[in-house]
Amino acid sequence: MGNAVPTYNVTKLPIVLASASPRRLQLLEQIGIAPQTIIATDIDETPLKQELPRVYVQRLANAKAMAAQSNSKDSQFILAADTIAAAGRRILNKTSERHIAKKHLSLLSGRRHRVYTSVVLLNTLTGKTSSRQVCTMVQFSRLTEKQLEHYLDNEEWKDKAGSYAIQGIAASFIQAISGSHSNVVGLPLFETAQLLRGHGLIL
Ligand SMILES: Cc1cn([C@H]2C[C@H](O)[C@@H](COP(=O)(O)OP(=O)(O)OP(=O)(O)O)O2)c(=O)[nH]c1=O
Repeated sequence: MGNAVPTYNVTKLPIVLASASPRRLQLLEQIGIAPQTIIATDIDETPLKQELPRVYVQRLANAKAMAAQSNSKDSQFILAADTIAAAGRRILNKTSERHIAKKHLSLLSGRRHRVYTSVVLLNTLTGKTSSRQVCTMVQFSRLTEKQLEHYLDNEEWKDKAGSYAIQGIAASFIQAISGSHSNVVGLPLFETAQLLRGHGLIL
């Protein structure tokens, strides 16, 4: 049997991707582009007191773009993003601790929540940023204790906003989404492409 997976041409763009997330790189590849350079940033991700989810996610995406600036001498543009899950005003950030992940998933069980991603494109020559924020509504089915523990035994929840991965096993718990799917995985592809189009970087 032949290989049914099509191969795409991937174009390298003169941009820095300020993200260590393999998901973001794969998502860019899906739309046929690759960054010139990848820079992992290390910023303080502690929310401010009473900070609203959509304000927090924007602040972090901006901070990631700024943090990559000093190492990005060869590229004019820096692309950065941040993704969070929010249950009401509560921010459910990524964690590697099982007991926190369990709290997150218990909170999401049988409810709707929002996933926000902010994407920022920084022009290092002008110092100007363009950005988009996208919100997707995600409806979880009610999880039994057994389902929850079984899900946590698998490690896909680690370092994912909300402690689940829609692109993985957790898809079996997601009844519906309203809005962009790629936004939940870490980079809203339509809006990211629009940002790049706005600067003449892609068609
Ligand atoms: C909700 C959800 C999040 N995620 C991921 C997207 C993001 O990579 C991650 C949220 O953490 P982020 O801080 O946005 O990104 P990151 O730590 O992976 O990478 P970097 O800070 O270097 O840019 O959660 C999924 O992969 N699937 C999902 O269903």
